[in-house]
Amino acid sequence: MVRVALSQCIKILIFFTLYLFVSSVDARIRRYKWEVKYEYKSPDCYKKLVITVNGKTPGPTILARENDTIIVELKNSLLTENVAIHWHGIRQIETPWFDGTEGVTQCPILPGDTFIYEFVVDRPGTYLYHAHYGMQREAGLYGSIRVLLGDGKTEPFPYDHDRSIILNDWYHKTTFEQATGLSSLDFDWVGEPQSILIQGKGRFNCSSPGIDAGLCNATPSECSPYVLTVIPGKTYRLRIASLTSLSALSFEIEGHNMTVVEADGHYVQPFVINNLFIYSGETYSVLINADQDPSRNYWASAKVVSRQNTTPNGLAIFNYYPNHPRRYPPTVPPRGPAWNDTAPRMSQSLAIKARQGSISPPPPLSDRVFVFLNTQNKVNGYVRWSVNNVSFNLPHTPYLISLKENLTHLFQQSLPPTGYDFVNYDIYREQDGNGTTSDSIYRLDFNTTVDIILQNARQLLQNRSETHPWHLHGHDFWVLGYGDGKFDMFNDPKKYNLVNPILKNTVPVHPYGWTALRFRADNPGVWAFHCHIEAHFYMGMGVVFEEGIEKVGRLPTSIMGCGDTKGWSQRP
Ligand SMILES: O=C1O[C@H]([C@@H](O)CO)C(O)=C1O
Repeated sequence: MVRVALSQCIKILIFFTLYLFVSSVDARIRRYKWEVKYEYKSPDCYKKLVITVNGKTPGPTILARENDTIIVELKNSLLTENVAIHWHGIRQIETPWFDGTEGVTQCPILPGDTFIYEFVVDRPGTYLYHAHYGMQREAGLYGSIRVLLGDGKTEPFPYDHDRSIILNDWYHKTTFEQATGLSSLDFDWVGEPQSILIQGKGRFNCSSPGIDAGLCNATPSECSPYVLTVIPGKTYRLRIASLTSLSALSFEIEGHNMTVVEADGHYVQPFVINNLFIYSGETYSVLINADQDPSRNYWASAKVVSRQNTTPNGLAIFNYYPNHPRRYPPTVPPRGPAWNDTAPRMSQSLAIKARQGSISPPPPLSDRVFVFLNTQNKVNGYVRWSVNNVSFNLPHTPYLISLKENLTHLFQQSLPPTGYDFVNYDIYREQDGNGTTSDSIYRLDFNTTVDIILQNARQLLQNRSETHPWHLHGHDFWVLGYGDGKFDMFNDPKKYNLVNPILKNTVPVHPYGWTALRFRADNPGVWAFHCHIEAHFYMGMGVVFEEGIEKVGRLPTSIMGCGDTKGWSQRP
């Protein structure tokens, strides 16, 4: 009897060991050695200093399988500038200190220093990385993360080939000129971008008046359009991401429909579109059949929408093999939708639903509701962006460290407002615009469910309201609904989609509209939630959540060394 039980136990033990062995073989460690530095490049034909990773912008793509561990050894060779890199869409479960958000989860990486990021990519999907220090992202420090399904698993939609592109907007002024303008009493707005880049390539019109010809003489190979080569008859999964500093974009491929299948790492109930509206920080996968006349090439085009602009569309070549990849399509590039037509953008947002059976639906009720009024304000004469009239400032000591080490005097302890006077507030009225600044944060009870209603309004300096893409670190949220006008606390929650809402990490709030989200505060750490427009976050458009700080493991000393933690990076 005892012998039978013993042999049963041994069998279970052997099975379990084998299982552990197989699953650890499946998950791999992927090591990268990166050097970040300034170099002169001409992504849109105009020469400027850009930040490269191993000589490239966009930087190298991280290719991994779910549950792989990514180790990036990052050398800051920027000479006179700090850096930090955020792994956008990766939740950093059990590694909140490697989220890469300077001031929130780590001290900046000083010039000459090497910092090692190490985290697990626990889910398949399309993600990004980019600088999260000052307004540095827009200098070119960004790239793709593509996480494939584990071995032996198959996607719920067939395709022959997998490709990634990142869309970006491009300015010729430096980050420093822009930041100085935004922080001056004599406010100098960054304006509209000079070019749109598709996978790091664009074309600025060098014969525009006032352009220094010496800065605009790149070789044709340096400023030729990006080429996406396809084989006639094949189906392509195209992963499209946006890391624009400002612009909302509409992307299309002349003559080809696209079927949307993934958003921010989650399967979408497939739907067919002619053009994809995409906001900074979002990622999508679309399926494209190369089923058009194969004797020619086609234009891929990215157009700025939501803001009045004169930025030319970004163009790439959708090249049917074996046509010459540099042969321009014989047609005029598609013009794209009108910049100020908000209805199709709202309807595309509403069309994005979770694929059947792909995610668990949200809990039917939340424990807490925050209403976040988005306004442009003046604080002591300076133009800022605010949430409930409070404009966010980063502290000198990152929150994760001050909270974990009980140094709570290092930031304002009063809680930020959880709402505004939504009964009387008129979102269309001219704003009086006085606000305050604070570095206070929201403390969430661990494992509770939180609703956020983002409410847009008219901005201060112009008679309009613009789109803001909001990005949450450390989580995905269910997108419960979008609406026009002022959120109705009584009636709008009754219309929430609790059946198949998509999970995302970035979502737009449309002009004069609202967006409702729900998430579970179940990831111990300190997480930023902010507008992904580079200038807007810089001007204070963000908040920070803390949850389960007592459950956060021992912090690596490598994230320390700034503010009140000077010298701590040498701690044993
Ligand atoms: O922050 C901003 O400032 C300008 C404008 O409001 C003032 O020039 C603009 O369009 C922004 O998004």
